[in-house]
Amino acid sequence: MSHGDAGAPCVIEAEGIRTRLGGVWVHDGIGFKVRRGELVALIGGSGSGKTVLLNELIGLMRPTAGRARLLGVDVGVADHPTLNKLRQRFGVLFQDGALFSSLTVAENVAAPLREHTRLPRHLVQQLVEFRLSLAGLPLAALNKLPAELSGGMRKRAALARALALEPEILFLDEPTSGLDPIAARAFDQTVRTLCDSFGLTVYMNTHDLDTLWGVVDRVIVLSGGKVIADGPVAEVAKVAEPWIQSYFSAHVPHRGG
Ligand SMILES: Nc1ncnc2c1ncn2[C@@H]1O[C@H](COP(=O)(O)OP(=O)(O)OP(=O)(O)O)[C@@H](O)[C@H]1O
Repeated sequence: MSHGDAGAPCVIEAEGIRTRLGGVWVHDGIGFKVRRGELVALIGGSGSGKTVLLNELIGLMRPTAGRARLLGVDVGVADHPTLNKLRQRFGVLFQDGALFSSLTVAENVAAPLREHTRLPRHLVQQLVEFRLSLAGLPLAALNKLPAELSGGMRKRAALARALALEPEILFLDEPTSGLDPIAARAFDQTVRTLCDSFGLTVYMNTHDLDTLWGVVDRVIVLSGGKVIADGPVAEVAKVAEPWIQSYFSAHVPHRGG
């Protein structure tokens, strides 16, 4: 497993992020950096603000204070054309997959290519097939509607779409939730392979301890609106903090994890 190159440039930077929602401070000064090629997981209890933070990092929400910088761009102050260009450099797999239900898998994966490139039809088709294979889906899924796929296959179709424009960063919001353990581990391995093969940077929100022990380089723990631990999983699991201890005691790592 790669553990990120200490000399690699930072591609995600959160700096002093504070977020007030519904009269409550969800984030109270969050800071961290993610280097190119790292596979990083953000963990924290339900409602700790993981999804809100992801939305802030990709420019869908604005923090009340502080800065989110993505590939060197301050997403909070960037203008529309800059954000549009930036959006072509990262892919997102939202919690529910968010595929277009009336489009086939092929049409879903092709959508970003049609929107952002002028590639001829036959090249789009080839790229769609390649992305589908990278995401671990059989080509037989190409002409199926999302509703005709299993949950695991839908996640992979959404992954293929997130990979459509060959992103530098992939954001995943709880990618293995709702998958059976075998499908979840296979999905983890697909993501790890993408990191190792293409130097893709992956930032994921997760509750899945097997993902942490199995494929992640670094874990960031969010609690009480702050980062309370940040490091390799074996080190974070030893941090003497009540939430961390109860979280990790729920799980015995599998061999080799
Ligand atoms: N648009 C919004 N307006 C007001 N409050 C919000 C909004 N979006 C999120 N919140 C609140 O912010 C807090 C953090 O929510 P968030 O969805 O980021 O948590 P999470 O860590 O991703 O949780 P989970 O693990 O359950 O997905 C919650 O208390 C939520 O109710």
